[in-house]
Amino acid sequence: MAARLHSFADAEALARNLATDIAKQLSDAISARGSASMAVSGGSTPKRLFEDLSAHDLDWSLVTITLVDERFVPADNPRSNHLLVATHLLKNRAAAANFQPLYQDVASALQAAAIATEKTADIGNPFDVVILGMGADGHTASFFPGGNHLARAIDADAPRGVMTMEAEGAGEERLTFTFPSLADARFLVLHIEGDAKKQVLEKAEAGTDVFEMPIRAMLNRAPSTVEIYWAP
Ligand SMILES: O=C1O[C@H](COP(=O)(O)O)[C@@H](O)[C@H](O)[C@H]1O
Repeated sequence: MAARLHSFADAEALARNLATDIAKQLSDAISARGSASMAVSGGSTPKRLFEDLSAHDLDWSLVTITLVDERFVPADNPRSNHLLVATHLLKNRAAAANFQPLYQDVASALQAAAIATEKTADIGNPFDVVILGMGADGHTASFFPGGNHLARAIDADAPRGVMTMEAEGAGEERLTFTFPSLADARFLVLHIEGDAKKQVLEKAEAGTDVFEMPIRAMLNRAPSTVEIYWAP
């Protein structure tokens, strides 16, 4: 329904502040409900954030972490978001967190999506924290412009869970949570860095065509406020 911009002097300050804000959300969730859930993005942007967050002092054994989206590749593939999270987040104090991957060792992405949907059904109704990224093409999660299942994935009436996505700009076939699974998070963050991404954001905010820039679905019709964390 709304978006709010939080600007920081540099990527270090952004990571430090966002990690503190996320840790507080997770701690509050544990105090209120006994456990916490978080879905995080991959890509190049979140590494520093993950490192900072992993050192925060909270009861990580009560936190379940999953991915907003994933490539249909095993966890030892350098392009795997699971590998990124294992390397930069599931360490230090956060090594005690529970991790639920989206990739499954099965024959097709379609089968993997069905299994991941089942395995994540008990977490994230809604998620306590969702951290989205955004590509230069205006994709978020694996909601890619031209994606074969884009219309279904960003439909406000789509079921909660994981579905597959193929798109020219996506490389490997993808697994992605649907829009309704992510958009009602208690703390819904869009984490972007650099002037180029700021320009992409401004272009997205200036238009309405969600198929041209799927991030617009989040910015314009997520039930939760999109908290945009940006640094040059
Ligand atoms: O493909 C992906 O890219 C986006 C953005 O990545 P970045 O490298 O520009 O930070 C990411 O949000 C998404 O999870 C990932 O699968």
